Amino acid sequence: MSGSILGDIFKISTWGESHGKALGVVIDGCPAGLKISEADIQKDLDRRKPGQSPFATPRKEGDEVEILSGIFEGKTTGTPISMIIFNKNQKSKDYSALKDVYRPAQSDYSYDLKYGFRDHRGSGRASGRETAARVAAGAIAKKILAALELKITAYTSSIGPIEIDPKNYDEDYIMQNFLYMPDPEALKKAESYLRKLIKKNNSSGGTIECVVKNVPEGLGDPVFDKCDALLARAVMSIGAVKGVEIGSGFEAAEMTGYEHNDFYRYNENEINKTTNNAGGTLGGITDGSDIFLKAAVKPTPSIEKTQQAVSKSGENIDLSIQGRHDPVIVPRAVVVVEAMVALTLVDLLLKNMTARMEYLEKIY
Ligand SMILES: Cc1cc2nc3c(=O)[nH]c(=O)nc-3n(C[C@H](O)[C@H](O)[C@H](O)COP(=O)(O)O)c2cc1C
Ligand SMILES: C=C(O[C@@H]1CC(C(=O)O)=C[C@@H](OP(=O)(O)O)[C@H]1O)C(=O)O
Repeated sequence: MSGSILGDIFKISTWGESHGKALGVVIDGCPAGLKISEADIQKDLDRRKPGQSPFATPRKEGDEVEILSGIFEGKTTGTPISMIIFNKNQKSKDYSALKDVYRPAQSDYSYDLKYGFRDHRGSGRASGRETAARVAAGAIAKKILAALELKITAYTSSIGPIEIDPKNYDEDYIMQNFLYMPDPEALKKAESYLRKLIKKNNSSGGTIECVVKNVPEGLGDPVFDKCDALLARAVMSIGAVKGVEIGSGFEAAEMTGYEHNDFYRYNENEINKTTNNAGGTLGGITDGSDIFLKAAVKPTPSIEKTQQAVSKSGENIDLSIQGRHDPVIVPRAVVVVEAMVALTLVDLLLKNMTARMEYLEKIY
């Protein structure tokens, strides 16, 4: 009922609220014998944690992960892995004014409609803070994928109207700036755009792109659990993501068949494609090409700029939201997109073991 579970074999269940005591994740179905340390997981959590950039919420959380179970002497044991992150800087009193108010574009109103009651401290369960648990699980999924030489790279591809120029793409630059943008020129413009918006107590949206290299063939089912459908579901489940494209995405609608089709060529007895408009999957199944995915992220709903809102008791109010909020969610969600893609692919990989007799024969 609470809808907190993802995956069929490599299953994750996240728990916790933004202002509760702690949040965390339980992973069931991780194979035994994977070498993993808290440092491997912390590396990704540090990319997401709040309070480290002029373009992020000032809430100060170390987001230090503790492994409670499922890992012994540096290796997974094949039993449920449980990880916890304690909340340390909630300052919940600062949010008491929002108790009886419905913030536009936040989850307050729909939660009350569904449950009749909600944890109003911060954004409770709907807070972007829940994504810390996803990132911790994603770091383990990435470790499995890295052993198979899969590489997942996400980055900020636009902030508001400022887009990166593919000609300037520099992968090494992604980790060197607060916005995780791979284009130094676009970065300068995006920073100036954000500074102006912050002065006006407003927020920005943007897009995230994600590329997966060395993808094994055969992941995904022909219908329903198609690789593209599962990736879209996983990424769309991140708070504030409003759209997901695979490959040419919405541009495909404006192309002709001749423009859009990825042509085949034999090259030294291997089938190659001249383009990758499909974005790595055909008929729901990966064909060994890179997976290319793009997510649209809405602007942060909680802004200080005065908006039209309503109170629970039926008044129209002018609302200026206080508290600590991200002026832009995009850079904080980059590593979350990587995590959701990794979790989806690991689950598909494990499921794929049963797709053909030969795969089973390889194991036994
Ligand atoms: C990493 C991250 C950080 C976020 N930070 C904020 C924030 O500071 N303030 C806010 O109002 N919403 C923030 N959000 C967005 C809310 O979680 C989101 O608006 C809410 O879950 C409802 O979104 P939905 O309608 O797209 O599901 C953040 C989301 C993510 C993923
Ligand atoms: C603390 C984090 O970001 C938070 C995401 C968030 C929201 O509404 O999504 C609202 C703010 O927190 P609070 O729940 O205290 O209002 C942000 O500071 C985090 O992501 O770790």
